[in-house]
Amino acid sequence: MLSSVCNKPDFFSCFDCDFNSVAKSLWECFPKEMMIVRVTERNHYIIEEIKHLQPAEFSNHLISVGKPFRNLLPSPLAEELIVNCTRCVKGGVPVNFEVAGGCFNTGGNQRSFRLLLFPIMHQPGVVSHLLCIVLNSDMTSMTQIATYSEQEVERRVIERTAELVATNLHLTYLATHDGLTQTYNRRHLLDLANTEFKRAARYGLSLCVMMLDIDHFKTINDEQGHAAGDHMLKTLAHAMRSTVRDWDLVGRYGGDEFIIILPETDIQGAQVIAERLSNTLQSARLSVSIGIATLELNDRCIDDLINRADHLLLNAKRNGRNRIECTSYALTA
Ligand SMILES: Nc1nc2c(ncn2[C@@H]2O[C@H](COP(=O)(O)OP(=O)(O)OP(=O)(O)O)[C@@H](O)[C@H]2O)c(=O)[nH]1
Repeated sequence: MLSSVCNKPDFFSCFDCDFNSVAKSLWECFPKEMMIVRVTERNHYIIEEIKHLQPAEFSNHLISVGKPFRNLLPSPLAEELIVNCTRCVKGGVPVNFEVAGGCFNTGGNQRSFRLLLFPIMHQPGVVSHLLCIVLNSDMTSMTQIATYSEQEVERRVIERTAELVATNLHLTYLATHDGLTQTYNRRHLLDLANTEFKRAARYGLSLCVMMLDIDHFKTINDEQGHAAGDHMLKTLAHAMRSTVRDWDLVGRYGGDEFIIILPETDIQGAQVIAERLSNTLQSARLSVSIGIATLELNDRCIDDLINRADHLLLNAKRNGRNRIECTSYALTA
């Protein structure tokens, strides 16, 4: 086989690294004579693919797919070629060198040229193939390749960084949100709530904690099934988020119990929000009991407010459900 133009992605994609990506782009897009050379276990080099060759220069039985790469040049240039291949394999970096006054091993045509060897890795630090590009001796081609390679690496780095940022954001979201309702999960809610507590205590701001629980949720699950129950939890979450302000914190405390942290909100303001929420939910035929606690002078941490809100929620349940209970007095929804 004397001539072949092929794109073999498996050379390049077996291990995802920037060199492989650059080598792949060069192989696919660069209009140069190129070869892919396989590095064997004993550090022999075998031609595996040939692209854009000049048949006049290569058309001999020594240079073709499956033949040793060293056949490309006559001795002693062949030895120099192998030394440079080994440098590329060991260093894992591109190597370029001038074949001064050399000729391809066609038994004739003298031609000065440069060879650029580009490592292709199949795992970190292990070079399995070399991309060999034949360049005219002038530096224009080298500069083109260098510029192209730099731009390609830069493009890949930007692409990778964007991918990493997106993945990190997604992972952070998963780690901080409840999968069913997309509200904050308990741990993250408590972290944020603690920060709000410290801020309110430090600057003397008002702060309310609202705890709510769906009435007779077990019966809904038992009678209508868990899918209906799940749907109800999502409806509640949506209603909570659209009732409160953007900077209020909505989180799932566990099961059908939710907490809303209302920074810079006094007890009257919290009651108004609770009533609005209750009314919205009633139109969705959903009833909830709500307990609201407000920051007091002796409070030491957010748990003090949460415990009071929990206690008030229990009172709302005991007093008949579908109710809002606050620190000072009770409201019937
Ligand atoms: N569908 C669904 N059900 C859940 C989920 N998490 C917890 N539950 C159920 O929620 C119910 C919680 O019921 P409780 O709050 O203890 O009691 P209740 O029936 O709501 O009664 P009251 O709160 O006293 O009105 C249990 O049946 C749980 O199995 C969930 O993610 N999806």
